[in-house]
Amino acid sequence: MSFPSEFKRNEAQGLDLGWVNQLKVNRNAADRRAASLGARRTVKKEYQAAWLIRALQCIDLTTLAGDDTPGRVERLCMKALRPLRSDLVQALGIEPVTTGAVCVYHEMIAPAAQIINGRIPIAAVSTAFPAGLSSHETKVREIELSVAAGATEIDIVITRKHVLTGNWQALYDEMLDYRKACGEAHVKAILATGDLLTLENVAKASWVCMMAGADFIKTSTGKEGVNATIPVSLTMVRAIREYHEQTGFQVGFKPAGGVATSKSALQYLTLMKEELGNEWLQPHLFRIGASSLLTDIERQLEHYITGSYSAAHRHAQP
Ligand SMILES: O=C[C@H](O)COP(=O)(O)O
Repeated sequence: MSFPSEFKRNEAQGLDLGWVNQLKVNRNAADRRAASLGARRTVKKEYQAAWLIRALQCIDLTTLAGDDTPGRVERLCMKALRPLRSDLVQALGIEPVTTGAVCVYHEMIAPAAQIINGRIPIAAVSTAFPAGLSSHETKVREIELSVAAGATEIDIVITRKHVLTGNWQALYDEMLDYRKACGEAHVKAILATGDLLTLENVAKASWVCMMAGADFIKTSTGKEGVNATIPVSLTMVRAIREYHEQTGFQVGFKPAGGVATSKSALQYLTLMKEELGNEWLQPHLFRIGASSLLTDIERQLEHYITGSYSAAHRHAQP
């Protein structure tokens, strides 16, 4: 389990509507800062290899497809436990590593648990993922069932209409219930930012979910038209930073959806380091939700060691 024993989980703070209503985001400034991150030369050589290994350790290795089978999930879990070939691990001179977690649908928790056997967290998407439009009772029950089935992390989706209609109380109340239903399992609140229209809504939804006790805030389900982006992530990590300054609680961040290249993973690591500091570069405070990123990281690490690239299909796909 990747949460240090001394780590103090976020706790519900009560909804401060006055604070939420006055939040503003300067879109141009966010875009400029995002562009500067994109244009930055990336870290090189051994530093890059070290950063890529860290990115790998923060991946929530994900499969969320309608045609998922126990077999596919078992292969994904084996890959999560041993994400790098042993010759690469040896050449890098590191101890064996794992991904941060695996992330699956409820029905796939049992096959995942067979392979994972408590070695890394199993995250289950919940609350009628990805649209979140079942009844509240159904969604709370789904969380309870996933926790009972062995999920130690629950990725909930918020009800977007609460944001789009400015009903912050309803968003707060549902998040509070979800957090309670999770019990000891850590809860990631998926904002589905591609549906929220403005960065101001993203900032407000981030704050409301944190005020209601979310352990992590996560950008996207991977199913919206637009998934993780740097301007949205910047808005969310700045909310995390300010929330930490005000309450002392550290909330994690998870960009998800469309993060498929080492280059973009390095941009997210840079964002975390520059906005939140080194402490947030660890799996208990940072995850990348991704289905195919691992393959590219493995290729880049192989290139670092051998000087040449192998075809992506030579690396085992989950
Ligand atoms: O939460 C994770 C996403 O669903 C994965 O999205 P992806 O397939 O674009 O990497």
